[in-house]
Formats: sequence, structure tokens, C-alpha cells
Amino acid sequence: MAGKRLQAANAKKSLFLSAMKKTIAVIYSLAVISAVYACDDDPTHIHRRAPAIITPPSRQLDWGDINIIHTTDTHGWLLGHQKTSSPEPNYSGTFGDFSSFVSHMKDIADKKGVDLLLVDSGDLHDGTGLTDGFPPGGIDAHDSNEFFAKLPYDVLTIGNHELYVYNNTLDIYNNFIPKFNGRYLSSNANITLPGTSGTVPIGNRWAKFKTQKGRNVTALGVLFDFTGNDKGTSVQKVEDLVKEPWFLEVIKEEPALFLLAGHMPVQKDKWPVVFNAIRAVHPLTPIVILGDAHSNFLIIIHSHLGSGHSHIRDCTQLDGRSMSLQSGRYMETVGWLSAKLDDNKANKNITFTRRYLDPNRVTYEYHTNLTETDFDTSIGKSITTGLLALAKKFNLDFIYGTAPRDYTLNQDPYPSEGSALTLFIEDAVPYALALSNPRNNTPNFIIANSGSQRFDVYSGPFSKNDLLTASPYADPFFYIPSVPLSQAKQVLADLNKPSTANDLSDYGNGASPVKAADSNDTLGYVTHDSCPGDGDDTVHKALAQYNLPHYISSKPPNVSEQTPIDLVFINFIEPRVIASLNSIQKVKVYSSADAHQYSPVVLNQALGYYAIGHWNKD
Ligand SMILES: O=c1ccn([C@@H]2O[C@H](COP(=O)(O)O)[C@@H](O)[C@H]2O)c(=O)[nH]1
Repeated sequence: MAGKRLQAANAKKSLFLSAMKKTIAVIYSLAVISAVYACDDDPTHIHRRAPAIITPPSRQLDWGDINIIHTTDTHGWLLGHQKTSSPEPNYSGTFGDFSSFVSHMKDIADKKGVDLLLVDSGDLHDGTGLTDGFPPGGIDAHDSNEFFAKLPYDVLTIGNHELYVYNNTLDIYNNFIPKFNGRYLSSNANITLPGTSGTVPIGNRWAKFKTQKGRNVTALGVLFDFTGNDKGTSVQKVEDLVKEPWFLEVIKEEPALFLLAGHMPVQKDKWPVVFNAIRAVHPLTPIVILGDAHSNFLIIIHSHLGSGHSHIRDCTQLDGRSMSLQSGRYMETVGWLSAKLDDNKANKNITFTRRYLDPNRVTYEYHTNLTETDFDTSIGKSITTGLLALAKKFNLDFIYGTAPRDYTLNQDPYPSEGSALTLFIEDAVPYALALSNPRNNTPNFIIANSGSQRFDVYSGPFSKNDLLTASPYADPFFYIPSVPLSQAKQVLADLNKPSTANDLSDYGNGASPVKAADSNDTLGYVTHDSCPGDGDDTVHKALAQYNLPHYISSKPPNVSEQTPIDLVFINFIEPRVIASLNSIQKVKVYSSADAHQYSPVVLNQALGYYAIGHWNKD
């Protein structure tokens, strides 16, 4: 299915771009739309627009014997969040700034005589123009990964977004993983290499290494039971992984620390399976788990392709000698974990701390005790200028129109005028799919998975980067003709039905509680996790959060319930749509053969066409 998607997307991408170029009259410069930009005449000179109000951290970090800086779900946000609407400036640090921060923190660790490790839990693909804005024939995240690889990561692991498209997996196998000298871990994810029939681990199954201070670490990289992976890749179930003879052999020897990096939420998932397997052999050895925050939906998704957008800050402890941390998403959080180790002789609690840092220069300078004049390292600056050059090469400042207001995924209810999902499915998609479409005379009902949209749209110039940030997937639209409108509507209802006891969506209950906070606080994350004390590094007032349905639809056409219409959907959700159609009626057994391509327009073009048509007026 991914092959079908990729082919359709590539064939139409150049057509789309040339149409765009003819239509757009006004091109803004990066300086107009971005808080960080390079000089036109000197691309190595970084400019920053007057900084927005950024609240500094509330207190110093607690250091231990072993300390960890953690990133996860970066999804291409390597130039940080550059919009000025609150809370975006909280996350405005670039990956170059982050690199300078890491380098200074390593110096501090050296001076303190302690260890500092840098760990990433995966999902580097899909999410901004830097990953998805590549020209036809390119590979998602190939160029942005070059910058990621400039940081001194001690351990990295694979995410599900590295497995949706085989060519992306092959690219990281060939070009990214070799840069990490055996520290990119995929304990339960394999690839079949071209021209071969067997499978091999994508990265290393495990790593055993000594820290700067001579501590032995055994590291694993575990992916949740993901089943949406492309052909040519495979994921072993976590329960089976821990029975593998190699796994049992690797965990036999006792290290100073087990470091379990993984793309799996720290709560309500399979970490206890791995944890218990290790505890059965080593009842007292410290175990650190560094996870990512997929919602329950995503675990269900692969039978129920709903929204997976719940990458949040979280922490739990499976026992007193272990801590599990998940450090948000989209470079909105840098995680910090520290542990004061003991001799592992008695079952006493280890002193762990965790902190969720807002990744911006104020935070970075605060914790390194540096200022604007001495913070930047030369490698940090070169990463930022390199990323800006990549943005320019990918033409990410290309403007489709001017968005009249903010549209958010979670801060406005769905449906509503301010909902990014409403904008997408009720306005943008119907408009874009109707462009020169021979099916225009037949009414349609369009269904999409809400997880297909990944970020807010902010008022002001709407650039190619903004388009790909909101809607990165190049999935085509398919349709099944002659479905009675009543059945099409039932399909939507059926898809949104809670599918298992784990499905905790309470969509329809309105906004989840917003914690009352000091009215002087800036907006941002307000975290409630299961670890002791307060985790947020900077105090904020919480943003409103509305629950979303898994699936969303266009407005039904104004025809009778029995009128045959075109049931249009994103190809990515075809198996679910067909299964649902077959469950709600018995007249016909539908199969993939009944679904046809509806339009040359693909998912990540819809908002662009809409902006040209509606937001490009004087
Ligand atoms: O081609 C695709 C691939 C994925 N999706 C949706 O994206 C999210 C992924 O969630 P994460 O938590 O970021 O892993 C999920 O909802 C998929 O359904 C897609 O729509 N199209």
C-alpha cells in the first residue's frame, strides 16, 4: 500500500509545484515568516527576530552520578518552533542551539565528575518541511538526518515513523545508522535488504558500553507492537523479544545500569514485559526506561487507524530502583533524568529526578550559566546555518496565502471555526479534490483519520513549511462509487466506535480540565505525571485541550439518505473503511478492487490548494 501511495505522490508532486509557482504572486522572505533566518548575502550569519517573552526555568537541575538528556519524536522540528503565537516561542531553540547546550552540559558533567548520556527514542521522519519538503525522487528525512547525526548521541532507537515507507527504512539502514557506531538500536525491528530473502536487524539489537566514568551500561531499543509497517520490514512482538536466546544471554551479565530506550509509552504498554524479564535476573540493578508517548489509540490504530497525537510529557516508576521517562514531542521538550547510584547490595530506593525542559535559548543559557555572547558553539552555529540552507534549498518559505486566524488541533473543539481538523476536512479537502475532477457531478462524503493532521495552522503567511508541518503525509485519496449516503455516514460512526476496552477516547465530553494557574504565567505544558515532585522546568498556565474523534468527515451532501454517492477516503485507511462498509451492510462484499484513485491531489497538498484559492486575496 505504501508503494501505491509513494508512486501516486511522486507522480503528482512536480505537477503541483509548477501549478503553485504559476499562481503565487507574492513570495515572502524567510525573515518575514521565521524567527530565525540567515542573511541573503551571508548564509553563515544567523539573525533572530526580537525574542518573544520566554519564561526562564524555575530552578536549577538536580545532577546525579549518571545523568541523561533525552529527546523523542523530533519529527523534523530541527529549526524549532518559529511562530510567535503563544506557546510556540517556548520551543524556539534550533537543533544547533540544542547541540551547543549538550556540549556545555557535557563540560559541566566533566567538571562535576559525573556521567551525562544523550539518548533519542525515535520518530525522526514525518513532520516538517525539513523532513518532508524534499524534491521529487528524494527520500523523507534523508537530509535532515545529516544534522541529527552531528550530535553525540550515546543511544538511539527506532520509531514507527521510520517504518511506514520501506525506502525510508533502507535509507536509515544505509546512511544514518552507520554514523552511530553500533549505538542505534532496534531490538525487535528488522529489514529485508534488496535482493535478499531473509531479514536482518535494522540497527543493533543491543549495545554494551562503558561511560566516561567507567560505568558499564547495557542498552536495548524496543519498539511497541507496531503492525502498520511497510512490506520489507518487520516488528517482533515485545513478548516474543524477551524470550529470544540472544536477549536472555545479553541480560545475564550485570551492568551498572540497564538503559532501555524505546518507542513505547511509559504507561499502559509493554515496558513491564521487558522490565520483568530483567528483574527476574537482576532484582536490584538500576533500570532507566526512556519511552515515547503514543496514545492508546495508536496501539489500537493498526486495527483502528485513529489519532496517535498524544505525545506528552510523562514519568512513572516501575519500582524504587527504576525510573521511566517520556520527553514529549516535536522538540517541545528536552527530557532530563538523573540517578544517584549505590552498590546494588540492598533493596533501597535510588534517588532519581526528572525534568521536562522547554527547548529555547533562555532555558539552555540558564542551565549552562552562559549568556547570548558565550553560548553558541561553532558546531551549534553551523548546524543552524546548515538547517536554514536546507530550508532554502527545499523552498520552504514559499507562500501559498495568508491564513486569516489560528486553527488548532486540540485547543479548539472539533468541529468549530478554529479547529484545524474542520478547516482540513470541511473546507480544504473538498475544495482541493474538486479541482478539475471528472467525478464532480456525483455528490461525495469524505472521511479521513484525524491522525493524518499533525499540527496547528497559525495566522499570517502560510508557507510550504507550514503546509507540511500541519499535513505531512503524501497519501492519495481513493473512492468507492455508489454507496448510499446513509451507509457512508454509518461507516464514519462505525469507525469512531470505541474498539476495545483500552480505547479511552471520551470524545464528545468537551474540553478536558485546564489547570487553573497563576494568571501571570505564560501558556505551555502543565504536566501531571506519576513521579515525585514537579516535573516541568518552567511554570506555565495550561493550554485548553479538547479530545478528538479518530475519524472526521466532510459535511454530508444535501441529498436523500438513499442517494448513491462517492465514498472518498485517504488510501491509508482503506482496509478499515472496507471492513466497516462490509460490517454495516450485507448486499455486497467490498474489496480493495472496488476502490479507485479519486484525484491526483494528495493529502499534503490539500491545504496548499485551499490557501491559494481562499487566502491569497488582497
Ligand atoms: O501515511 C500515514 C502514516 C501515518 N498516519 C497517521 O499518523 C499517526 C502516527 O502517530 P504517531 O503517534 O506520530 O506515531 C497515526 O494516527 C497514523 O494513523 C497517517 O495518517 N498516514
